[in-house]
Amino acid sequence: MKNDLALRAARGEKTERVPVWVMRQAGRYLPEFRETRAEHDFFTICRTPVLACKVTLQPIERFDLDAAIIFSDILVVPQAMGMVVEMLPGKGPHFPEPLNTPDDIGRLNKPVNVSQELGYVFDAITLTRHRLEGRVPLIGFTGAPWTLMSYMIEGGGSTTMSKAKSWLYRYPAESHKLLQLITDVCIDYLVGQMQAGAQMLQVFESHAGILGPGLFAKFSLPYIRQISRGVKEKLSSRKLDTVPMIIFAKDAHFGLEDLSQSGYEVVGLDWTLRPQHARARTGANVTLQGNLDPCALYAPEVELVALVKAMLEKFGTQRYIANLGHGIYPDMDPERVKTLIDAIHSHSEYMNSAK
Ligand SMILES: Cc1c2[nH]c(c1CCC(=O)O)Cc1[nH]c(c(CCC(=O)O)c1C)Cc1[nH]c(c(CCC(=O)O)c1C)Cc1[nH]c(c(C)c1CCC(=O)O)C2
Repeated sequence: MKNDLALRAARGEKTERVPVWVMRQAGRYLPEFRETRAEHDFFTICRTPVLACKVTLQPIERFDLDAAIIFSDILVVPQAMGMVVEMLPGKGPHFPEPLNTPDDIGRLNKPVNVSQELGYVFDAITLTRHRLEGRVPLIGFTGAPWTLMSYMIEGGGSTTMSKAKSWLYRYPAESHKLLQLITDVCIDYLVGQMQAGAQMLQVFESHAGILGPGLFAKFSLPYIRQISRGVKEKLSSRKLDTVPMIIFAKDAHFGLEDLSQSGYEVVGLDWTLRPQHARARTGANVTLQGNLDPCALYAPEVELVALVKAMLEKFGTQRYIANLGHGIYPDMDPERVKTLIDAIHSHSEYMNSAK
């Protein structure tokens, strides 16, 4: 491994500079991605290992990033469970036949043969590991059960998630049944990604905030915990080394203490959290990841550099992986990403040398 900074930071080992990667680093803000995308449908790219590998590497070739993340989508899991998901240009994901009532759970594939349904992701990971030649670690990922459940019921994006949340109040037992089915797939999926070559695994609970503390404690956190435990148990029963795991539960400020004790080495933070508070609330045993406002990249360059420096001063240089607080926006100037990455590296090296 030529650059294992991100892995060392995740394991709590010393780093000479702060590693950085960017959520959605492979995507539409890159002209080379838009070129590939003009020729192929979104899920065709996900399902074709050569294409998924190619777009995964695009940001690595352009920037001095410290990790790659496999190009895919969290919604490949509902697809594996038998649901149709389309990616509508300019609109985002669309499920033509969402789950309307608990009876619809019967339509889902059970059990899911993960290597059969998602083997294309494993192949893309193995190919990308080879093509990376140890330059940087490769991150695999999954959506967390509640976020996936909410898409499966809403059928697409929603500001209130009132359809999905209504299940939690009206059909709690059936909601748990669905969440458990999704959790079982997520565990096998992450283990498969790791066996295929993923060196770190991120779980995206993008819709955590809308739940509030009560529903979060009942319908999100237990499954997030089951996933870290389940993955680690399966790996150790197969005599495989475990890899660091990252939990990113967006807007779940109320759950930060619990998340830091949920079996993940790294806790991802959105930009609404103060770094020092997050440190105090999560303790010394987890690495933090985040949390620059993705919109900070619209600021003039000097201002962006100042914001990066302020962020580093607050997080400190150890047990820390720099990132945005959510995915990068499609209209971002790629030059700004270069400024971000270079500022993180140079200022954190300066901070370490000044000690
Ligand atoms: C909620 C969620 C989804 N997908 C994902 C999440 C969790 C992270 C988050 O909270 O944003 C995760 C995801 N989606 C994508 C990646 C690739 C890896 C990376 O570079 O980070 C990852 C890690 C590619 C993508 N996933 C999507 C695109 C753009 C689609 C296109 O090219 O037309 C990309 C590059 C589409 C997608 N996929 C999803 C939405 C809501 C959308 C539409 C919004 C948008 O258009 O950005 C579901």
